[in-house]
Parts: sequence; C-alpha cells; structure tokens
Amino acid sequence: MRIGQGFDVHQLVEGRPCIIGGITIPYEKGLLGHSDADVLLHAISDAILGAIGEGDIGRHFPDTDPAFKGADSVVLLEHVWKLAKERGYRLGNVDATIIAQAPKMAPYIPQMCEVIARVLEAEDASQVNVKATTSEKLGFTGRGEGIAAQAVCLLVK
Ligand SMILES: Nc1ccn([C@@H]2O[C@H](COP(=O)(O)O)[C@@H](O)[C@H]2O)c(=O)n1
Ligand SMILES: C[C@@]1(CO)OP(=O)(O)OP(=O)(O)OC[C@H]1O
Repeated sequence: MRIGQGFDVHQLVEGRPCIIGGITIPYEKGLLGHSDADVLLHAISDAILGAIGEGDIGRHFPDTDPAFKGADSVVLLEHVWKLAKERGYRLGNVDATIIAQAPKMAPYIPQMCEVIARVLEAEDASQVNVKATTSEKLGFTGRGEGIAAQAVCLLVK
C-alpha cells in the first residue's frame, strides 16, 4: 500500500477556458499554464507520482517541451496512471480539494469524479472524492487571482 499527496496552483486570467477535472466550466476567466492548466488533475497526477516515488509532473512533462503546450491533462493523467499500473498498483482511493472563490464547482463535481474514476479505473464510485472550498476571500485564491487544488491518493497492490 502506498500513499501520495499533490498540490498545484494556476493563475486565473481572461481569454482562457476554465478546465478543471477534465470539465470545461463556464466562467469569465480560465487557468493559465503551459498545458490546459487543469489544476485538479495536476494535483491528482502529482499525488499518484508521489505514491510510486516517481517525482512530479514537471519531471515527466516539462513545461519547456513544446509537446506539452496546450496538453490535455486527462492524457497526462492517463500516462501517470499507466506508470502506476506498470508497477502493479490499483486505486485504493483519491480525495481532492479545489480551493476557489469562484466559480461554483459543486454542479460540476459529479462529472469531474466520472472523468477521474474512468482514468484511474475505479471499481466503485466511492473511490473518487472531490471537494471544493472558498478561502473566505482571503489570499490569492480569495481575491480570485488563482485556483489551487490538493489531493491525496492511496494505491494498493
Ligand atoms: N468554488 C467553490 C467553493 C465552494 N463550493 C461549495 O460551497 C461550500 C461552502 O464553501 P465554503 O468555502 O464557504 O466553506 C463548499 O463546501 C462547497 O460545497 C463550491 O461549490 N465551489
Ligand atoms: C503540466 C505542465 C506541462 O505542460 O505545465 P503547466 O500546465 O504549466 O502545469 P504545472 O502545474 O506548472 O506543471 C507541470 C508542467 O510541466
């Protein structure tokens, strides 16, 4: 049994789609990054990489590599999951929190969980949990300058 944790932040800017958990959320701003900047899938990818002792997504998908410009983070997560499976792991559970003053995540969380459960080949829906919180208008997330996400993942053999 192995455990890993992940944390990621992306800036919110105008002129970008707001893609979180593989779902495009209607909003006036979106997340800035080399890839599609899916902060939730990046935190989950890092949690899995941490659990298998494989560093972080920056090591596997350098932001200096044009191959990952505009990359779909679902595809990055699929690659990370393949690494975990090659080492003989299956999903125990993943639990994640999105920290965003806005937009409201709750209506989209079931769809996000479906995407994550499909990629991580969850046998039961309860293995994937996504939560959201504001930071009560405090800090960069509270001012709407960016969105953060954190995740923990348990892998079993
Ligand atoms: N971006 C967000 C933030 C929060 N939620 C939901 O609202 C609940 C209350 O948030 P607080 O920060 O005031 O505790 C939270 O538990 C989430 O269900 C959301 O959907 N999107
Ligand atoms: C995913 C990668 C690669 O495109 O780029 P970004 O979208 O900027 O995301 P970040 O969370 O900074 O981490 C790793 C990067 O290498």
